[in-house]
Amino acid sequence: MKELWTTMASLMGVLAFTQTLLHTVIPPELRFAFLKLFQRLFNCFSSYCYYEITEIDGVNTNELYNAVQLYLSSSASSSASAAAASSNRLSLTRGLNSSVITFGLANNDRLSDVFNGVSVVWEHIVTPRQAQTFSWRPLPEEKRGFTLRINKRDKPHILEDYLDFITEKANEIRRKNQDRLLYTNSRGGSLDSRGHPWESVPFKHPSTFETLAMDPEKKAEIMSDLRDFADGQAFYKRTGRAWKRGYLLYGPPGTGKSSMIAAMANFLGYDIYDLELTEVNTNSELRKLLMKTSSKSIIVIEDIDCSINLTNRKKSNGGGGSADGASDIRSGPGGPGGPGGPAGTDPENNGNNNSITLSGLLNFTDGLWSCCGSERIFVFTTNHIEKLDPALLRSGRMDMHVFMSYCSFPSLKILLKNYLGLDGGDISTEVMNDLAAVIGEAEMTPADISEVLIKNRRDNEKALGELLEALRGRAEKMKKKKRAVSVRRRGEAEVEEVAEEEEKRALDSPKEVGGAATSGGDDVEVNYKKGGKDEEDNGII
Ligand SMILES: Nc1ncnc2c1ncn2[C@@H]1O[C@H](COP(=O)(O)OP(=O)(O)OP(=O)(O)O)[C@@H](O)[C@H]1O
Ligand SMILES: [Mg+2]
Repeated sequence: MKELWTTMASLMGVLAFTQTLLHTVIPPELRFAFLKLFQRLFNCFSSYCYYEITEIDGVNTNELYNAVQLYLSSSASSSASAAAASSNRLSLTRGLNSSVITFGLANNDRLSDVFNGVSVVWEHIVTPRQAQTFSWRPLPEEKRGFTLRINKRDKPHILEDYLDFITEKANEIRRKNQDRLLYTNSRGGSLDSRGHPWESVPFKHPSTFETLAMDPEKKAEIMSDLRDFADGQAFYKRTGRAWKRGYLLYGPPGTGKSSMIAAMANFLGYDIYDLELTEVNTNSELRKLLMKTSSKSIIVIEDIDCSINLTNRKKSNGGGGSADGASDIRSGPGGPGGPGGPAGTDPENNGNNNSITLSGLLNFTDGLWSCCGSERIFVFTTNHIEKLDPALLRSGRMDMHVFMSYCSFPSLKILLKNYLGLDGGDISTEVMNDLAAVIGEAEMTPADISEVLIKNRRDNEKALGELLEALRGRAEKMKKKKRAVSVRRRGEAEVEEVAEEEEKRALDSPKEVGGAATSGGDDVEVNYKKGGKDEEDNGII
């Protein structure tokens, strides 16, 4: 080994001497040929092979260079302290739309890496660019490149896999470093100068699964479902399913549905497309919007019951009316004309496909178009799940139904930790028991509880006292309400029972019925009138 090094050193010495000599006496062409020959000779002796990855390949930017730079930046940052200790320099950069600082190899610095048990060495080489050659675009003054050194015997086993791995890793880092984006279609169907129907802003919602107050088991289930989804490319391919998943979040206002969406985006590192259905005029516009969404994104439709005519597909296409009319409150150009008017019967649309229908939405989430792009999650939220068409709820469309409920005791503990910094152990058992006793009955939302805690966050004792008071007050109110409801229901049930009994008696004794026929007829008339009056009243109302 020592001998080999001595030979190498003397060869290098000869090279330096020859270079000086060549520079002075030999013409450049000959010099170049000689150097080439020498390099080949050197390569024969060396047990390594070297790969150069230059920043600019001809006039195009070399994507592989950027990928290697990003990949090495993660290795450099993970060993940043070690690098500092050995007085290595690291360059720091922050990209556009990013709040993350990345580390990079400084000029002419080296870094070793191990892939599949094989060691390789990277060197970042920066040299001044010689005489500016003609180019359609200005080139940087420095020539940058990475040199990868691999042992010759390892090359066939790892080179391709290693470069693929680097590219994949770089994409992942890029996505992580980039701030999430929140897209909206609030401009309606109009496109921007680059033909995009979506507008975006950086998404900085701080909600995470850690801060989300919900039962830990339910939370863990959702998190693992999301993780499985994100890692499930091979699974979805194998099973022939489009790589998408649907979540329906339902529950009273202020229970954390929107916060959950933000937590999902932050957890997976996905962008959010907040689809405002009231701004979309036609099914084809909806399809175009979908086509312009990117992979690794969450497509959200909030308050779905308020956004679209929720009548059955056949009805909406065939011109039947909405069951109650109340769910069809979509407005705007091309929308259903009057309140309660389904798309198919809208005078403006007149049966042609000039407005969004439930079937349009179903196609959006589930049809062939839903899989242009991949790795997408659809999230619908509603306060009234009972208003939704069953077609929207079936498995495959909405794979997971998540009920966001009133604050439970485990959720309360999370809020106490978030807002007051208090763990279970920091609060007296007595107070904890008191809280546990009333939280269920109080039916307070996490939003209501957060308000009480925020208001008193400087004084934990006061916050707990006020919270207990609020919970007790609410629990008492709920008890009274429930009592009143049950009394009313009992009354209604009794009235129904009496009516049923009377009807039965009337059927059992036809004679009596015959005798009472006139009065029964009167009754019918009265009832009919009453009905008529009610209808009039409803009309006035
Ligand atoms: N489960 C929760 N965990 C933590 N904070 C919550 C939770 N639910 C509500 N909050 C707090 O209440 C506020 C309102 O919650 P959010 O907007 O997520 O409710 P929502 O269920 O989407 O309500 P809506 O049905 O009215 O849209 C949030 O900003 C958050 O601070
Ligand atoms: Mg919401």
